[in-house]
Amino acid sequence: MTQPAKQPTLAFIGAGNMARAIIGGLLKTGFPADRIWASEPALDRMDDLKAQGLNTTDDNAVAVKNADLIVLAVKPQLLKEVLLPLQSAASTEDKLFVSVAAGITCDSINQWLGGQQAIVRCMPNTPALVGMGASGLYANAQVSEEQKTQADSVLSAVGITAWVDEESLLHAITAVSGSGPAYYFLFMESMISAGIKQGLSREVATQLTLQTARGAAEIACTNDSTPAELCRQVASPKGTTEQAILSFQSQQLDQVVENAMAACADRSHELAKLLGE
Ligand SMILES: NC(=O)c1ccc[n+]([C@@H]2O[C@H](COP(=O)([O-])OP(=O)(O)OC[C@H]3O[C@@H](n4cnc5c(N)ncnc54)[C@H](OP(=O)(O)O)[C@@H]3O)[C@@H](O)[C@H]2O)c1
Ligand code: PRO
Repeated sequence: MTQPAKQPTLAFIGAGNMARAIIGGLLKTGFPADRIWASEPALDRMDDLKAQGLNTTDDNAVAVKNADLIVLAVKPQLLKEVLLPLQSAASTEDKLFVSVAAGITCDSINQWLGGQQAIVRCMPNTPALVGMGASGLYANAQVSEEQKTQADSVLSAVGITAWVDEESLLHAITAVSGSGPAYYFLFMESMISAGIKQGLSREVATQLTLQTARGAAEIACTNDSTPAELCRQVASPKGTTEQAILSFQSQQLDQVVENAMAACADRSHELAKLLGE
């Protein structure tokens, strides 16, 4: 996508893990800190952000009033109570709301904001912190092309973006990339523990596991071969890897992963239903 004509002023409502990952990534790209507002109830928890030049406030309405693009980064369970008092601040100008809250639909957000707001739903992930995020995005009918470009430029500053035309696909995106980093961290932990059981020190098992994950991801991203082909290149016939792969397959790794991702997407649907009224 092209760059927006004007760099927007951003507000993050909620300055927790996900907001900080995006803010950190943006600052690394040179995005001006003084064009970012961060808002949450505990002002002192944002001292570090203030020290980096961000505007901080404990009044969400102040942050919304000052911004063109507002990132809603509170827990889904809190979104309704956070948005209801923001109706008048939201309605004053053409503002774009970018919600990263899992599950909650554009219709629910519009109901709580009391209007027909331009809303982008985004499912980012925490590797945004190191510029390697992967975000799925959906825009409702009120979002202009300029606003879509603005949202894309914020998220693409911290990784790749993929837009979908159907809002319901965000459930699947949550299962793949939103929650995905956790699956890899879990697998790393398992490999470290197994390495320790085979006699390695925690330090060595950790170093080798992490560098292997980094190297494997790098090859998979830069090579034309599919992950399945790359796997075959490691697994020599009648060699060592083959035995590990056979063990995974005998325990139906594909099915294990499919079940886990289905549970993740189901929870996303459930959050939309439970919290969307
Ligand atoms: N973490 C991820 O990997 C990830 C990935 C994709 C999407 N998301 C989505 O991102 C959102 C935030 O998740 P998170 O992991 O960043 O959670 P988090 O770390 O708990 O961040 C939420 C922040 O909102 C603050 N907050 C609470 N009440 C508030 C209010 N009334 N006004 C403004 N801020 C308030 C919280 O402060 P207190 O701690 O004081 O309550 C906290 O700092 C969720 O909707 C989640 O679905 C997360
Ligand atoms: N973290 C959030 C959750 O676990 C949303 C995707 C990643 O609910």
